[in-house]
Order: sequence, then structure tokens, then C-alpha cells
Amino acid sequence: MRLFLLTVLWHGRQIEWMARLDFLWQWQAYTEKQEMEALQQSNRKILFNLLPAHVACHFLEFRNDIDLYHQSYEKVGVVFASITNFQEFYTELDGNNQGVECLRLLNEIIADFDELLSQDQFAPIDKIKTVGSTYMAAVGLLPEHKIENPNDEVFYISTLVEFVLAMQERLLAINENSYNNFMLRVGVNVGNVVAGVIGARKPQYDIWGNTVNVASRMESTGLAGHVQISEETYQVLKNCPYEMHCRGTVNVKGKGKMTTYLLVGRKQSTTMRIDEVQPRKQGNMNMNGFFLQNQQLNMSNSVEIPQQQNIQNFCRNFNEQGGLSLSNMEQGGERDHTGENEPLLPPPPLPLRNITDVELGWPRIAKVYPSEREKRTAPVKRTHSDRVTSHKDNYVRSRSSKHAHGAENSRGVRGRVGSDISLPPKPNNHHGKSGNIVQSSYPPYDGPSTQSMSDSSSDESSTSTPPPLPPKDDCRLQQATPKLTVNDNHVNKCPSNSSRDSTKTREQAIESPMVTRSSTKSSRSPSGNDIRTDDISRLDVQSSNSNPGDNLYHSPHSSMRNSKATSPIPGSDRDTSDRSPHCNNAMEPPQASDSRSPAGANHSNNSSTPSTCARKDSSSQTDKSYVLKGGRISDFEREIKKLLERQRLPPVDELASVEKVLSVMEKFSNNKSPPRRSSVPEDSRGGEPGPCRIGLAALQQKALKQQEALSKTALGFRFPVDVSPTTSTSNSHNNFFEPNMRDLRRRVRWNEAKDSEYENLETEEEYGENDEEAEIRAFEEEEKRLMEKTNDEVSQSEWSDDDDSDGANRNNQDGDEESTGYVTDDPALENMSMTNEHGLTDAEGALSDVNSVFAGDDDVSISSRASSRLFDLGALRSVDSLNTMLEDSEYEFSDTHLSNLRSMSESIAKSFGHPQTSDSE
Ligand SMILES: Nc1ncnc2c1ncn2[C@@H]1O[C@H](COP(=O)(O)OP(=O)(O)OP(=O)(O)O)[C@@H](O)[C@H]1O
Repeated sequence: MRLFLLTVLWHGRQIEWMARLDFLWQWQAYTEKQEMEALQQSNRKILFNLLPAHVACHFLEFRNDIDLYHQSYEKVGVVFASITNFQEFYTELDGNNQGVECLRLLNEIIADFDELLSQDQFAPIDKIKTVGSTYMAAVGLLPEHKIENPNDEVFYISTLVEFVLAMQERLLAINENSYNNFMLRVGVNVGNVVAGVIGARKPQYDIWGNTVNVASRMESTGLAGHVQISEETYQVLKNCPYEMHCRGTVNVKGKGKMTTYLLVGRKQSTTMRIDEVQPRKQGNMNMNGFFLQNQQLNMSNSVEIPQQQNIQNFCRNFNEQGGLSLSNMEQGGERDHTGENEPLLPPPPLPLRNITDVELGWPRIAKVYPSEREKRTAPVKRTHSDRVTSHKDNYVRSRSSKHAHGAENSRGVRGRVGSDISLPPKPNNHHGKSGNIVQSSYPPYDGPSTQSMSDSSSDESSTSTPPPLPPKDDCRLQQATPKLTVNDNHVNKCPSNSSRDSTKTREQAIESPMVTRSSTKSSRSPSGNDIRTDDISRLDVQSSNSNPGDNLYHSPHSSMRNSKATSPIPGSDRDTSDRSPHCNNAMEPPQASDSRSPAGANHSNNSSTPSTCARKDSSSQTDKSYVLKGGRISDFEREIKKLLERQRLPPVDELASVEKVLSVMEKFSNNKSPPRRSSVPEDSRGGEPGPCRIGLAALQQKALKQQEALSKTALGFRFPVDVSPTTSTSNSHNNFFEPNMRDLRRRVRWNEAKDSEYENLETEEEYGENDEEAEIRAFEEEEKRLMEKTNDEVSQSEWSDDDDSDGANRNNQDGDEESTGYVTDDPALENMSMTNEHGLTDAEGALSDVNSVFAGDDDVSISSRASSRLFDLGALRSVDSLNTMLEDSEYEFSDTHLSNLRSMSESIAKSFGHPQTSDSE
């Protein structure tokens, strides 16, 4: 009994042990099977990734078949797409991990292209490989998407083109996110190929043949950003809604000259609504049905890896039924990709190849294809974006957030195919411009504003098209218009006014910042604005009686006061005549107008010692003045002093005559002015010479004398007497001013550099007399400079034709001469100083001479006034302001005189050179 019990116990233990062992074996077998299946799945994935499904099935079925797998195709579309400038982008540096970062970006680009293939519409396309940055794909290789008739050919080749355009869009999106400018150069060809798999290890599926070679040549000989197609491809696509242009003959290596075409993009008219497609349906086949069929096919075919299906059954079905079909896919359980709500429309299971050209209405096929949004209603499928790194995902997400073609929507967004189909394709402007990728990658030119242009063009006073200057120049360009209008009399007090009131500034006319600031119509004093008969008469009388040198150093202070005073103080001029120029230049501290003593006393004080001037720099106005003059007053003053001493100036009275000034002016102008003879006598207007013409006559006589002596002229230096009222026409104005427009524009540009200097003076109400005082100093400074220049010329005893060149040489020789910032491309003007950094321009000074003549101060003669620029700043006017003044005045100034005055001013402005200022000296 005891033995029996032991036996039973031992047997039970044996059974338990066997059971346990069996369990372990079974568990081990199970786990190993699971692992094997997982590995098998993985291998299948890899295989189906490496090879097309049908080729993979071939190798899975005939594992031991080592023969070459090959298959010939009659029609295949081949595309080569190369990122042309990736080589420039790729660099192996430490900063980019020896080029890894560059490759990372390339990988993302290629992955994006691959991702396109996961879209249903591009299911017929088979990626072949990538060679560097060249993407190679083909259509018509898959058994279910063979091109067997012309209709298929159009359809599939167009699909290939759509894929190319989608690639371009993707690349454009990548460029926008990566701040690159990658461009795609694409070549497409159609023809027969041989496909096969090469290699026992790492087998590679490839296609060969002349078609492939030509496609590659289309790419290599193509243009960046364009799609070059062969003649054969064009014949296929010629009825498709693509914009194609014949490029001509391209010399292809090994092929000779080939006619190629550039496929620019889709035609805009291809944006077709679904209701436009409906009439194209025939029988029970309509576009919706066609589309649905393709949807189903594509969705099925897109699942290249039959993971849930026995591979042998899959391959058997595949081979028996001639490839993937809808039924195959349905049997294979791939229908779940369509979703339960998908097939709302009756699915017409007609084969695609039965669709005729008319049925397809191909030109619409590409657009009838679901838009990107519709495509994303496709079955959920892991795309490349799911497999790439998180960086890639972030990149794609960020890009998708900016573009409608984001990658997120392609995942997990399931929709009703029928409803999607029934909806018209989403208008895709991006597609519409896809052919212009290059163009669209650049921002549109933002030209000048319409307002600005219209304003400029509408200004009838403009006689020449202004160059594309900044808008700020507009108002200044207008000032150069020869036609004097009432609006021209508005004064551009300072550039800042331009920004404040653009409308007004366009009407502003300035000759120079200095002149115009003092020639405000509204602020002009009556004495300054109106030329009275008695004033002119006194001018004329004084021109013949007064000593021209008396007022050489007449301070503008006194001039200003004299102009305002009913009775001038001649003594003041003499008091200031021997004054040191230091006190007369722009650095002289201004004094409050209300606190000024009478002119003579004041100037006596000022002229006492130069140090007196310096001691008066305590006022805020003085500080402002210093700022205005760039803080270089002392240098300029010192230089003038040196120059005067060095050149041993002749007596100032000799230089102060109007003849000298005119000769200087004419001499400068003669170098550039065309010969102009004054054929009109002073009294050409008939009747008695008006008081105003008395002043002019004085100038004319002087000028005529010089003109007769000098045969050379340039630039149309014209004296007031030059044109009679009867011969004065607008043409004469234009003829004269047109050559000067460029100079004036240059001058305007230069004046812009001084804008900031005048901003503080723009408000006359705020600064009041300070502006005038600053101008007074500026004119005094200019006076000295002009005197210095005159002395230089006088020291040569005779004017020579190469004055300008001499002046230019002098300027050039002074290496320490400061740049004025004036830039010109005109060699003749290169060395011609238009402005003085510290003060007025020469032209302004000369213009002030003319103004002084018209201002007609009683206490000074014309000659002295002209030479020493003793003029009232209140009376200092631009030609435009003179025009207004004359229009309002009782005197009948002809337009001719005005134009001549203006011409003279312009000529002077063009003729005088820079002052030679030097820090080193
Ligand atoms: N299967 C292919 N994959 C990639 N490129 C190909 C393929 N077949 C041809 N090409 C490319 O097509 C181009 C034309 O080839 P082809 O045989 O006509 O001239 P080739 O003398 O070989 O070209 P190359 O002088 O550029 O080497 C070649 O640059 C080649 O790289």
C-alpha cells in the first residue's frame, strides 16, 4: 500500500513536470513565432519599401530565384527632379556637424517628396531612387497602373506632372521655413523602359533605357525652377491644361538636338468646379465615379504592404489577377481605409482604361483630383512624417501651420469621399502660381506709392520725369520745375515740413534751404516782398553813385534791419565794412531781434573784435546755430582767415563790384553754357523801362559786356535781357531748365542730408527771428567764401576756360577736404561744390545777389549789394517767391525775366564749387 502511494505520487510529479515542460515549450514556440512574425513583417516592410509591391511579391514567392528580374514597359513616364543649388548649400563644417545638418535638411526634403507619394492621387507614381539631391520617379510601372492606351497615358503623365508641381510647392514651403532658396529643376520624358532589380544584397529596383536617359537629360539641361519636357511628353500633354512653352532645340549629349518644352504650370482656367465636370460624364461613368474609383484604387494601392494578409495569398491574387485591384484590396481587408461613410456615391467599377479622353476631360482630371484637403480624407496611414525625427515633425507641423498643405491634416482626418467629391475643388492659388515658383519666391516690388506717383505726375509744373527718389524728394523735385506757378511760392521751410504736409510740400518750391526758409510768402514783410518803384529807383541811383566797396562786409543783420526800417542807415554799412569777417559768418551768435540795438551800433559792437562774437554764444539760438553749422564754424573761419592771408586779397572794394561778381558768375557759367547772345535790348518791352528793369538792366549791361568778351558759353546762362517777352515761351523755359534738372535733383538729394539741420528751424512761429539770424550768418559765411573764390580767380588775372578744371584740381589736391556728401556721377560736377557745409551754396549766394537787386534797399547800391550780398533776408527770395511777388506787385515782370532770373540762379548753382575746408589746415 505504501509502495502504491509512492508510485502514484511519483507519477503525478512526472505528469506535472511534463506539463510544465510542455507549457514552457509552447510558450517558447509562441514567443519565437511572434518574434518571427514580427521579423517577417519587418522584412516585408523593408522589402516592399525597397521594391515595388509586385516585385517584392515576386521575390517573396520565388525566394531562391536568382535570375534577373526584369520587365519591359511600353509607356512609362520618367521624372528627374534635382535640387539645383543644394550643392552650394552643402558644406562640411564643424558648425553643421560636418555637413550632417545639411543632409538632415536634404532628408527632410526628400521625405516630404516621399510623403507626397503617400497621397492617393500620386499612388500610380513609383519612386525609383534618389541620386544625391535628385529625385527619380516614374509612373506606369505598377501593374495596376500600366499605361496601355493613350487615355491612360494622358492621365498618368498628367499625374506625374501634378506630382512635380506638388514637389515644387513643397520645396517652396521648405524654403519659406528654412530660409533657403532651393530650386527644383525637373525633366520629364515618356517612353519605353526596362525595369528590373539589380543585386543579391541590397537589391535595387531601377529602370533603364533611352527614355530614362532622355529624362535625365531633360533635367540636366533644364532650367532651375522649371519643368523641361521632351517632345514626346509634350505630345501627350498638349491637350492638358498646362502652360507649356517651346524652349527650342536643346543639344543633348548623345542625342543631338532635341526640341524641348518648358512646362510653366497649370493654366489658370483649370480651376474647374465639379458642376463643370459633370457634363463630361458618359453613360454611367462620371467624373465623380471616376474619381471615386480612383480614390478607392489609390487608397487600396497605397497600402503596399499587405500586413494582415497572407503574403502568399496576396502575391497569388496579385499575380493571378494581374496586380492590385479593387476586389483584391477589398478581400485583403483594406477597405477599412475608406471608412464607413466613404462610398456614398455608387462606385462604378469600370476600369480606368475604359475612360475615353472625352470622358476624362483630362484637363480637369488633375483638378478634379481631391485637393490637398480632400486628399487628407484618405485612409489613416503612417506617412514619412510619422517616422522621421521629432524635429522633422515639429518642422512639418510648423510648416503646416503656415500653409494650407500641412502634413497634419493628412493624418487621421477622415471624411466622406462622396461629399468631398461633390464639393468643388478648393481654389488653390498656390497651385495657380506653381509654375512661377521662382517668381513667387520673391516679394513683389513695392514701388512708389500710387499717391506719390500720381501726385508727381499730376503736377503740371513737372517738366521731366523724376528719378525714383525717395518720396521726400518729390517736393524738392518740384521746385526745379521751370514753370513758375503760384503754388511755387509756397516755401519749403525745411524738409521736415515735407513729412508733415505732403500735399503742401509737393507744391513747395525751393531754391535752397536757406533761401526758401527766408522767402515764406506768408512771413515776408511787405517791405521785403514788394518791390516798390521808389525802392527800385533808389537802387538804380545808388548803383551809380555809391562806392561798391563800402558795403563789402555789410552784415546781413543790418541788411535785415534796413529792409524793415523805413529809412536805412547808410552809416551802418560803412561801420561794418572793415569788420573782420569772423563776426560776419554764420558762427556769429545771433541776437534777439527785440533786443537789438540800432544797426550801426550793433554792428559796431559786433565788429569790434572777433572775440566779441565768441562771447555772444551763450544764447540758445547760438547753440542752435552751432548745431546747424555742424559745429565746424571755427575751422571754417580759421581756414577763411588763412586763405585770405595767404592769397593777399586785393582791396575789397575792387572785388565788391557787381562787375566782378557778374564776371565770376558768368565765367563759371560760360564754361558750360551754350552761347547766348542778348538780342533784346533793355527796352524791348517797349515803353519806358520799368523800375524793376532798371535793376535788371544794370545786371544785363554788366553781363553783356562779359558775354561779348567771352565766346564760350555753357549751360544756357541767361540774363534777364536775353529773352524778350514776345519770344518768351514755355519752351524756352523748358529748354533751359531741362539740362539743369539733374543738377537740381542732385542738389535736392544733397540738401536732404541737411534736413536734420533745419528741422529745428522749421517752425517760424517758434523761432521767429532766430531763423533769420541763422540765415544771416549763413549768408555772411557764403559771402566770405565767394569773396575768397573771387580773389582766387582774380589772382589769376584772367579767367581761363579751365576754371572748372582748375577748381576741380584744387579740390582734388586738397586731400583733407571734407566730403560734403554730395555725390554725382557727372565728372563735370564731381568737383563742383554745390553747397558749403557750413553755410550757403554758391548758387544761393548768387541768387541772393539777384534778390538783393530786386529787394532794393535804399542804403546800398546795386553793385555793392550784389558784391557783398547786402540784402535783407526778409527780402531774400527764391525765384519762385519773386515770381509770386511780381505777380502780386504793381510791376509787370514778364515770365521771361523770371525765367531768366531763375536760369541765372540755376547756372550759378551749377557752376560754383565747394569751399575748401580742411580740418588739418
Ligand atoms: N537608371 C538610371 N538612374 C539614374 N540615372 C540614369 C539612369 N539611366 C540613365 N541615367 C542618367 O541619364 C544620363 C544619360 O545617360 P546616357 O547613357 O545617355 O549617357 P552617359 O554617357 O551614360 O551619361 P554621362 O555622360 O552623364 O555619364 C546619365 O547622366 C545617367 O546618369
